[in-house]
Amino acid sequence: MQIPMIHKGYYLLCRTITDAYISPKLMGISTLIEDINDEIEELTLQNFHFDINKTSIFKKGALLIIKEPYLQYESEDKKNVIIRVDSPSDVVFVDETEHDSLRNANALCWYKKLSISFEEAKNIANDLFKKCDYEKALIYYNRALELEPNSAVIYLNRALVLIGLGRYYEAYEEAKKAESNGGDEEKTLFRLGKAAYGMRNWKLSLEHFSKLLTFYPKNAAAIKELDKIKTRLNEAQFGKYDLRKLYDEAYKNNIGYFDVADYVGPVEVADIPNKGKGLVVTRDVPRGTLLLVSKAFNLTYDQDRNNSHLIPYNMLTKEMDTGVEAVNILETVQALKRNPQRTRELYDLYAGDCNRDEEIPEGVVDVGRIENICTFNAFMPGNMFENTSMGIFAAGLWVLPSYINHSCLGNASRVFYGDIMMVYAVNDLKTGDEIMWNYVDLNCPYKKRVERLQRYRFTCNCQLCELDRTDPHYEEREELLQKIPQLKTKIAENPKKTLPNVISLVNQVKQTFKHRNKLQVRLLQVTGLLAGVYQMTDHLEKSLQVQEETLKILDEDGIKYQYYSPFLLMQMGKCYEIMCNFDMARICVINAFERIKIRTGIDYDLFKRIYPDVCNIID
Ligand SMILES: C[S@@+](CC[C@H](N)C(=O)[O-])C[C@H]1O[C@@H](n2cnc3c(N)ncnc32)[C@H](O)[C@@H]1O
Repeated sequence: MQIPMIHKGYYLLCRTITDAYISPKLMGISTLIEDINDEIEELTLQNFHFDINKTSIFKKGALLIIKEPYLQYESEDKKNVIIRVDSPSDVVFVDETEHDSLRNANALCWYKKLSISFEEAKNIANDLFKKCDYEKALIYYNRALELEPNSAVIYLNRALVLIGLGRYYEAYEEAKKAESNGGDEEKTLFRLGKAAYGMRNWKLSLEHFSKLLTFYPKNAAAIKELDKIKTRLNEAQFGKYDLRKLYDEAYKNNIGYFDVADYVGPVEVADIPNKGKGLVVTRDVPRGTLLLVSKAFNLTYDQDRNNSHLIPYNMLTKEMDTGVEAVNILETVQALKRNPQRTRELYDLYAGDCNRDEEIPEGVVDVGRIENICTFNAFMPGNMFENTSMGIFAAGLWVLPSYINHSCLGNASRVFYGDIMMVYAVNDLKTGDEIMWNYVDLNCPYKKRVERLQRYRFTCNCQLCELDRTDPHYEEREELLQKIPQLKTKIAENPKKTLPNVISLVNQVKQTFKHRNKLQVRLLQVTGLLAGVYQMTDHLEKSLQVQEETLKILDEDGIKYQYYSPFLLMQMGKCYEIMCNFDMARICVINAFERIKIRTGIDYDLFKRIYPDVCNIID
């Protein structure tokens, strides 16, 4: 038996005396346990929902080792105490047939002599595997291995089961053991290649499949795998992706997990004064350059989760998370539990007060730390091809993009295709420039931005924040903007009658910007409204005038390629078309395409596919 590192060395060996009760509300499991002295306690395991629910290893009679057990009062009256476990790596399942381990723990009374033969154990495991009960199959393969420790077949089968469980690093080790025990060469090489592919080590995977095909050139499955690897290597080396395919699949259902490689372009992690770490460019790059592509370490979609009653209290922010954010934390824990070899990569991310240089004992998955990491680094992906954040409700963790710091006036954009994030430069950048983007909505008033950034524990010092902070007309302006919701209701009732009020509001807001001709972002709130009312009341020319004005506000560095301007240009294109000014319509649409291309890297064919109506104007 192998017990991964124990924090301080205390552990409790116990046996479940009931079948586990699985509580979707608490994302946990509770059961009664007894120790070796027949003392009974209640045990709750938090964050165990996903893997355990699918398996039967928690049946009555299971032997467990609990590392660093601690007691917690179950209710306010402090009558009942429970043993509570928060991190899945703090529980180790013990096989009742492991004589030496149980003897060492003074628990030989729980030892059960193995009464099945190697063949029987192997056959049971194979049957379980066929039924996709991988966890349990693993237990029986372990039993078989105890009887025949050099059985290459069992190592090979274990590798297969582990691949099925997504535990790729362990699968690779198993396949290696099969190799050293003289396992079937074709199968061994295939499993080594598959496991390496799961580890996203494309070169290693290529090595195994190439070798396999040298000896067994007719292996059709290996030929397929080799093709896939070549595509991955091309993606990783040149950043070449089939965007059309990704777009079609990701936005069909607003959901998707994709088999593509990461791409690390001209970027590197660096120390940034007063910000911890950050991402900088390693050479001069023009706007529109693809900087990096990253597959989510984990991504949770709201529609995927089955825990509608979750209580998502965040211990760090002391606020309620959304359900999907809470499940993202738990799924990240589970993903790490499957491949603890990736712990370092994740623990290097900013986690508030946690020291990121801390030594991490192998195999330890610390839920508290992962909660911190997710709180500071998780993204809620959106559809960057629409002028709305509707449609996708998800939360996920992407490792390299997590190093990007905030600026309200960012110089990079992100595009999501399911669990794939692509990052583009939207300004020309010089070697060593820091890549930044906005953590909050640019349209938020200054004070709201400050409030939202408090979650991340810093104050933004970008040019917009400096201007807003010292702007003597800030309060007056925000007070005026408070009238918008009421005006919107009136517009819906009678646009014509409300038009003068909207014009008056625009003029008043403009007055508050009289002393400041830079970054008049908040003016967009009312110019957009006015353009809309002009359109509703058939004053197309005037609407266009206001839209031109709005575009000028957006044409400043730092906001030019923020998400709004291409949609404004498309809207203008449509207005010009109605007015039969096709030349201007064309210019607007081409301009919209140029801006979207810089932010997302799409070509005109894909642009046409996404915005067919707009493209009809110019084709
Ligand atoms: C997603 S992480 C970004 C990478 C992080 N700086 C690091 O060291 O790994 C978010 C954290 O970075 C820091 N940060 C981001 N933008 C910042 C800024 N403009 N000024 C100061 N700190 C910033 C804050 O500590 C924030 O909670």
